[in-house]
Amino acid sequence: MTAPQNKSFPVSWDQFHRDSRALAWRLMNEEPFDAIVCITRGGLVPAAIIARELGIRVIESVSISSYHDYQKQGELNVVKPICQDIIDLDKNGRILIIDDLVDTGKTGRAVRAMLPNAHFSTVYAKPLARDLVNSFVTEVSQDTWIYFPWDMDVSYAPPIRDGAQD
Ligand SMILES: O=P(O)(O)OC[C@H]1O[C@H](OP(=O)(O)OP(=O)(O)O)[C@H](O)[C@@H]1O
Ligand code: HPA
Ligand SMILES: [Mg+2]
Repeated sequence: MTAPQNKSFPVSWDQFHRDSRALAWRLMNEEPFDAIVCITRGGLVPAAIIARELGIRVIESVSISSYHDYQKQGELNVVKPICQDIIDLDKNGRILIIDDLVDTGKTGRAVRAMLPNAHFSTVYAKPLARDLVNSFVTEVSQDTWIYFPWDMDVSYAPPIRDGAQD
């Protein structure tokens, strides 16, 4: 059980694209990679951007879900495992694992165990799992919830004097 995530960090599509590109710049120092393994679904968007910037065309997915009820984490569910061809490639240490963020680190630790030699990158990281990743762009506090653009819609915000939340 982690602290309640009562601060918010909304991310627009523009910002997410910029941050993913910033991660690609960092990864230029770690190249070359033979393949990306993206942790779906959240890793799909940054993986597409990074694959384009680094010219990587082999993209595998591992589908893991554990947040079944908005901010509540439950049991970790490996919906789709990594194919054996890609696991075999890991011995060369040139696999890049991509996800949108690490929070408690539960998801990342499971994938790390599947690909122990891979370089693991996320766009965002929280303190509990920062040391699990080899590179990331922005750290937010553990009590912050990151709102990704694909999870959001435009809605009316009441004026502050009428009791708007920050
Ligand atoms: O570090 P953790 O506490 O494990 O949390 C991070 C994981 O949680 C989210 O995935 P989610 O389980 O919501 O599935 P999704 O990517 O399919 O939306 C996010 O995309 C990360 O993969
Ligand atoms: O802060 C978060 N935002 C979105 N999805 C998440 N999954 C775990 N933590 C988060
Ligand atoms: Mg995910």
